Amino acid sequence: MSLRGEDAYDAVLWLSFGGPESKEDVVPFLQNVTRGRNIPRERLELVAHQYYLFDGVSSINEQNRAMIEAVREELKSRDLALPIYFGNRNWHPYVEHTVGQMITDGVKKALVFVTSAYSSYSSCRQYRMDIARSIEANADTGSIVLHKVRGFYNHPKFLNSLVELTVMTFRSAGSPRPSTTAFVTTAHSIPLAMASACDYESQLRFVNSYLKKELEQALGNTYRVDHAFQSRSGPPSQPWLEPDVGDKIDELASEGFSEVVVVPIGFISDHQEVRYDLDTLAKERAETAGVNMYRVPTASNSSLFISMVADLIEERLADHGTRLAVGAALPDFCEEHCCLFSE
Ligand SMILES: CC1=C(CCC(=O)O)c2cc3nc(cc4[nH]c(cc5[nH]c(cc1n2)c(C)c5CCC(=O)O)c(CCC(=O)O)c4C)C(CCC(=O)O)=C3C
Ligand SMILES: [Fe+2]
Repeated sequence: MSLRGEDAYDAVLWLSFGGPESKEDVVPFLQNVTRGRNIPRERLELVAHQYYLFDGVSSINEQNRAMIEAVREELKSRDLALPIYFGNRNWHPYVEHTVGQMITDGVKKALVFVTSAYSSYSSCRQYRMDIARSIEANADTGSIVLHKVRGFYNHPKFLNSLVELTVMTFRSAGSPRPSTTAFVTTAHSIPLAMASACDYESQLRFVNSYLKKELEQALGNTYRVDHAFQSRSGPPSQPWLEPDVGDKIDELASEGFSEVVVVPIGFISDHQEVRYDLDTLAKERAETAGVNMYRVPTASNSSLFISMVADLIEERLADHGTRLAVGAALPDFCEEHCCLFSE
């Protein structure tokens, strides 16, 4: 008999970050994100302004809905027609409301797909806390068992979706010369204090090296493939992971690179932090430095990604031990102190 609960999973909860969907949403959304955090007021005003440039609408919710639809179809084609619910940490539909609905609908035990590939407080532990908080908030309504699926940064379909999309972008840029072309993978920066308590940075380095190896294989040349961070938000006095993508672009320009292919490996969809921080800010830095910048679409733009999500669900439903991974798969259940962080 299994300690984890004997019953089959009867639904999936798609758990994400959330984003504003109107001008009026922006400030309350940012208050939700930064509650209890040491983020300077000027930084929040700047970020609010960035959302206003898009009329206060982040595309993250719409992209999640599209991914859910695609995964639903994929599960159906595998004869695994589980209902998929959608909940967010920071905006509607709030995860605690969704979990309440699941309980009302009679769901007893569900798998949770979290829209982050890597291990860190923000991308792993905080989502597990969201799950625990949601169960507690609905204790009066009833009980439910929720199990998060493993982090998937080294799932071959995630890795190969990045390779496929990067090769496509490189070719549509006219396959520029190896001697003047550099690739830069990017991910959200986090405070060093947070980074020291998890494997976030080493996981990103792993994806960067995998991409370099496979790109060189696919393109038949060696390339400069660096890693950089983006979207830093703490006070300047607080150390965060570096280098910043803008500084990296300057550095590459000064070394004579005229084409830079930016690969967002840290996000799974083309939401605000991709469309603004890369397509607007980093692009401006590239123009100033005299560099042509090409931005690769995020992983969910490949059908391999949707197939991977279905695999992650299917591997937990089936009673066999297959866990596809390059190297060791992350465990199904995080250990107690995984990604722990306190300021
Ligand atoms: C690791 C990581 C991911 C990747 C994992 C994942 O996907 O979950 C991620 C995703 C995202 N971050 C997002 C937006 C924001 N993140 C902020 C602030 C912060 N992020 C952090 C880390 C991460 N963030 C951290 C350490 C902070 C400092 C405050 C804190 O410790 O919590 C702030 C506050 C203002 C500011 O930017 O300073 C905003 C608005 C959006 C939504 C975009 C949209 O609207 O489309 C998404 C997907
Ligand atoms: Fe963030």
